Amino acid sequence: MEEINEDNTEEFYKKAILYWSEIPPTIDGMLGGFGHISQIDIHGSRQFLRLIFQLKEPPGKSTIVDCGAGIGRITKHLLSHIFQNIDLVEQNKMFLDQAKDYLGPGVYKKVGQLYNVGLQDFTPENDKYDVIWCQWVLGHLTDTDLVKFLERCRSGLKKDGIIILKENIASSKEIEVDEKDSSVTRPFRLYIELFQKTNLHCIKNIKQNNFPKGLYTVYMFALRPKDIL
Ligand SMILES: C[S@@+](CC[C@H](N)C(=O)[O-])C[C@H]1O[C@@H](n2cnc3c(N)ncnc32)[C@H](O)[C@@H]1O
Repeated sequence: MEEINEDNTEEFYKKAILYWSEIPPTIDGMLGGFGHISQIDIHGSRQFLRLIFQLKEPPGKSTIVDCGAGIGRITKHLLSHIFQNIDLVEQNKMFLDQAKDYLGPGVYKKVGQLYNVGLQDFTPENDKYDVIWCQWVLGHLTDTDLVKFLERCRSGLKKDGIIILKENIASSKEIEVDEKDSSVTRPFRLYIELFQKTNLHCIKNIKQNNFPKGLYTVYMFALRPKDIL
């Protein structure tokens, strides 16, 4: 199985910063030229969130953080319609700067903190978030950093809070390494194994439907602290 060489994480993160620094702050830029799938993606996420709000102890709708937010595509088209306050975490300053224009005043007034930092270095404030949303960014973390990040997120959740991940899944059982953007695509099983290393339970996972053929399979996962189950 190909792996990230965890002795060389500095290089892994540096290369990703360099890659994203050359990408335009547009929807197409965020989605690697597949801007046209944005609506289908948002629709699938909305349906997933509906299921989450039907849980016996659903999360609140006050405060969410959009991790690896880019210019705020998900915030604009999904999260701002549901949540009152939205924080953004994004390592590329140019994308965060663009978010203000892209979101427009109506949505931007719901934006609270802008954290210009990589997720490997991001620690949410304790008990702050109803939902922590991470999409198409976790392939940029090493396995070790992903586990640590999830553990920190756990402390950042309010009571009944939930972490939602939406990520590409490798078609085989192998990790696929993309040297160009310095990311990995993990197989489904590896995600489950990494969740097991945390104090979180995966309470739901659903495959995104209706993406065009030829793209990676995408899964949404909902994680909840073990002690509130
Ligand atoms: C494929 S884009 C997805 C953007 C957004 N989540 C969306 O779905 O529209 C990946 C984003 O993750 C950001 N990113 C890459 N590595 C990161 C890291 N280590 N920490 C935080 N953000 C990162 C990139 O700058 C880029 O904005």
